[in-house]
Amino acid sequence: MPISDRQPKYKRILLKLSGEALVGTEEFGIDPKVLDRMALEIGQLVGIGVQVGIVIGGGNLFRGASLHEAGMDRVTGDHMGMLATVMNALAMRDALERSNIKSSVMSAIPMSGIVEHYDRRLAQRYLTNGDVIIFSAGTGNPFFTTDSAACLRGIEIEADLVLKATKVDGVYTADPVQNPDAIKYDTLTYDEILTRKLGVMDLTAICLVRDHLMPVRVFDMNKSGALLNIVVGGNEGTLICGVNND
Ligand SMILES: Nc1ncnc2c1ncn2[C@@H]1O[C@H](COP(=O)(O)OP(=O)(O)OP(=O)(O)O)[C@@H](O)[C@H]1O
Ligand SMILES: O=c1ccn([C@@H]2O[C@H](COP(=O)(O)O)[C@@H](O)[C@H]2O)c(=O)[nH]1
Repeated sequence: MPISDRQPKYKRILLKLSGEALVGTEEFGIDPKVLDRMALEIGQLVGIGVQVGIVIGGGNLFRGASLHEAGMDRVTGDHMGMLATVMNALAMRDALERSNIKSSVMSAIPMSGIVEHYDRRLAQRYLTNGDVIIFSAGTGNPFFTTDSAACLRGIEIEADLVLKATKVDGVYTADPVQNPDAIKYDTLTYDEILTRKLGVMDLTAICLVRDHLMPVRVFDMNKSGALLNIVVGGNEGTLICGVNND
């Protein structure tokens, strides 16, 4: 049976897209080809009845910590980082709409006239109607990341799974970009991530999902078909959850 005819395992998901991965083959900013491919893959999920919330990072444009290292006030840098995620969200909505996928952007920071202010109950209603919701501006607070925002929104909207789409194909014993000999895990518990100090997601995000027993799957956003495969129950990347039976 083709995957697209299979029943989804998850009814509602929160997809975290790495900002840095949006650069694709460009030198800076956003590669429209990456957005179009993501829109196509998200459309496949919507097509089989999955409700999709999205959080996009801003690492392709600005990160507060990097701006601070270059001399800027940290909070100002974080505000710039959060605004960067709104720009990415607008670009993602544009790609979704060009693919005829109904979508809205909500921002944790009020931005009247550009996007809607984040409202959980409204977001739940949109999701139930089958609209894709892009949650932008992170948590709205400095000193956080969009990984924490993704876990927070995932818990708030009562998603069945948080999916972290990134440039690596799972969680490794060490950063695989720096350590080619690192070994990939199939499953990890929240506590294993914390005690082994595995850097794929920030610790605030891991503590949040641990406290709410929200499963997280880390996978390669450049692997075509991986997203759909996960949603129908396939085994891609690394699953982070409360129990490790490996
Ligand atoms: N143990 C590890 N296993 C896997 N990846 C790791 C590990 N430690 C560090 N990393 C790095 O974590 C990165 C996660 O990247 P990602 O681009 O998703 O970051 P982000 O900060 O969440 O998003 P953004 O790009 O929007 O800032 C991977 O690219 C990988 O290089
Ligand atoms: O809740 C949040 C989320 C993000 N930020 C700032 O935005 C940038 C971009 O987010 P990434 O997760 O790194 O992609 C981040 O570096 C922070 O500076 C924030 O302040 N609060």
